[in-house]
Amino acid sequence: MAISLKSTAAGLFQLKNHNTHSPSRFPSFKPLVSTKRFTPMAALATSQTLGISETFSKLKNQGKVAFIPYITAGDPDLSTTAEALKVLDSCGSDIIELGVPYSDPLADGPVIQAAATRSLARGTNLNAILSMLKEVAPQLSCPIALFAYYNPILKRGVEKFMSTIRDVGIQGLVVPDVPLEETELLSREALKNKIELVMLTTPTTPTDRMKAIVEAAEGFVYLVSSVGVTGARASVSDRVQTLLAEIKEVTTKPVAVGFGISKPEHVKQVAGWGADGVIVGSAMVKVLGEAKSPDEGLKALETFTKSLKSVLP
Ligand SMILES: O=P(O)(O)OC[C@@H](O)[C@@H](O)c1c[nH]c2ccccc12
Repeated sequence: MAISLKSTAAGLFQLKNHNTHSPSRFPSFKPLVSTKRFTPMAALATSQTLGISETFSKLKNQGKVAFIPYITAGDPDLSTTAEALKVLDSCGSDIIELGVPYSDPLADGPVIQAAATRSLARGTNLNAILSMLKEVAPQLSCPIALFAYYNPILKRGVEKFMSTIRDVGIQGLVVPDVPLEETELLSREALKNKIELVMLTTPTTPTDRMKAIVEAAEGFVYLVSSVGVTGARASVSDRVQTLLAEIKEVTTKPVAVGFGISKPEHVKQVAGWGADGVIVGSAMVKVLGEAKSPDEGLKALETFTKSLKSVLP
């Protein structure tokens, strides 16, 4: 699908070269039989899981900042993703962003692209991800925001997509490449199914457009910290502090910052600037996906998550 980049809600994602994948096999999800050590403290029913905005309200009342990790589904395989969700949950993640791998990920940097490539090469598809979630989401205490590009959603049909993700226990949705002008249908169907549709704004989004994005956002406003694609950066631009203040002038909705955050120092800094949530993607994906084995990846993910979470109030 050709996307007018100028008109995306974020408005700045750059096209890159990418490989297209045609998975030759579509295995269905098989739960891991081995590790039971990451079972969350309480296996809560989905009905008890708070929504995304409710989660932010609860944290705000406690003077806390949300920790929001992102991982790519199916990397290195879906059984490991299931375990990773449990690890992230039991280490105190407040919301988990789960990415649906896509062959044309225009906003993703090399680390997440490579994860999507590995995942697709193994034959991960949306149905397998959803059946994994149907089993795992009820065992988590934190809500899940699904992260999907628009094309696979359109392919399935927006209505059907929303009701299906709701049925498996997903609370939120992030679609990075949908133009604000085209979110009406998505928003309507999301609302019908009690899915909170997160919107993105970036450092180059004009103020009027930022206001419209903030107005339309549900769950939280995703402030993209820097221009370009996802991926760890040496430091977080201090413009984020000004951008946060600008957004907070026009809304009381929670604002979470993502892009380039990979170290405890970054997390602490962004929280100190007044963000309601901090999103870490590529660094998580790297720790999990580039380990020698799934088990080592899960262990490393646990240690890394704890180190990031520990610096937050
Ligand atoms: O990877 P980073 O730099 O930590 O950024 C978060 C990010 O990965 C996640 O939210 C994300 C994954 N793919 C995206 C595409 C667009 C915007 C955001 C994202």
